[in-house]
Amino acid sequence: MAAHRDRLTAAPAPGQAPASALRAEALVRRYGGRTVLDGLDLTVAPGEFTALLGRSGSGKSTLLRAVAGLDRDVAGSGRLDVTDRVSLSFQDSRLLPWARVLDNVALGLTGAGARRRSLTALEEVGLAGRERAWPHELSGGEQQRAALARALVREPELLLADEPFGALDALTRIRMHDLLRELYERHRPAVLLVTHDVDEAVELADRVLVLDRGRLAVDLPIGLPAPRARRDPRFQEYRDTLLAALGAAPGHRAGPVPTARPAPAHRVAPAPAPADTPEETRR
Ligand SMILES: Nc1ncnc2c1ncn2[C@@H]1O[C@H](COP(=O)(O)OP(=O)(O)OP(=O)(O)O)[C@@H](O)[C@H]1O
Repeated sequence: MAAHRDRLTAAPAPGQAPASALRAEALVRRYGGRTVLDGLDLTVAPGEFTALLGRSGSGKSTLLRAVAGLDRDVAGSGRLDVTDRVSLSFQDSRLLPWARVLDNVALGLTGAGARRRSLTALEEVGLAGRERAWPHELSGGEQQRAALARALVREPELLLADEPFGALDALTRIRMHDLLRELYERHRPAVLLVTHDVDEAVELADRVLVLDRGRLAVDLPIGLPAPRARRDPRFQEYRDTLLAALGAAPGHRAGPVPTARPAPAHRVAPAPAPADTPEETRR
């Protein structure tokens, strides 16, 4: 049975903001005999910046695809309420190779102001003057900037990002972190960012989740003011807590997770044997 899927914008009374940008209840996704999402519950408030960590294969992209409406086979008696205005961003920028940068950003937009808004979005991401370039003429970082412009010009209430900086070099990545946070502060969409990078999650998000065995195992609010310095001992504490929850810090057994949130999502998975440690979380 497909999960009941609803649109939050239909729910609140006129003039009232929705209570959440995303609300998932008891989501189940099975591939063959394997259960990837196992009765997962998740709520993301409007304007909340949330990062989602989890071992490789834990179901992060599966969850994102379900939220984006790209997977109709999420099953169970679950419920999935998502705001109408959702934008997506991926590791590969997915710009159309045969369309110039401006046309990529404006694709599907209608109305008299579409071109002007797209130009403004390109300016915002630092690509003023590159609107007539072809995607292949942009660097990887520039392509991600264009993808961000394309996402933001739609004024999303929920931005879903699946490892958007995963393919970038370290310096470009740092710049993109700054840009994303700056754009977030300006536009305030809710964000669900899937990443393998614990530092990226702690640096950018106000709340970090860890997906484990089909459910949220950790729900950790990050109580640090921006900008966040990675050498700040409190930053390192958050990082260590999350690494322990991911089982990536041998000898670093997870203690109580510093969180103010109520159950159900506060279980911390036991650390596995080092041989089981996912490569991408060992930094
Ligand atoms: N279309 C599919 N058919 C069968 N199995 C699938 C399909 N898509 C995903 N899976 C399986 O579901 C599990 C979760 O995959 P998913 O891509 O959501 O993980 P992930 O946490 O995003 O992984 P990674 O961090 O490596 O990107 C994996 O075991 C994967 O093999």
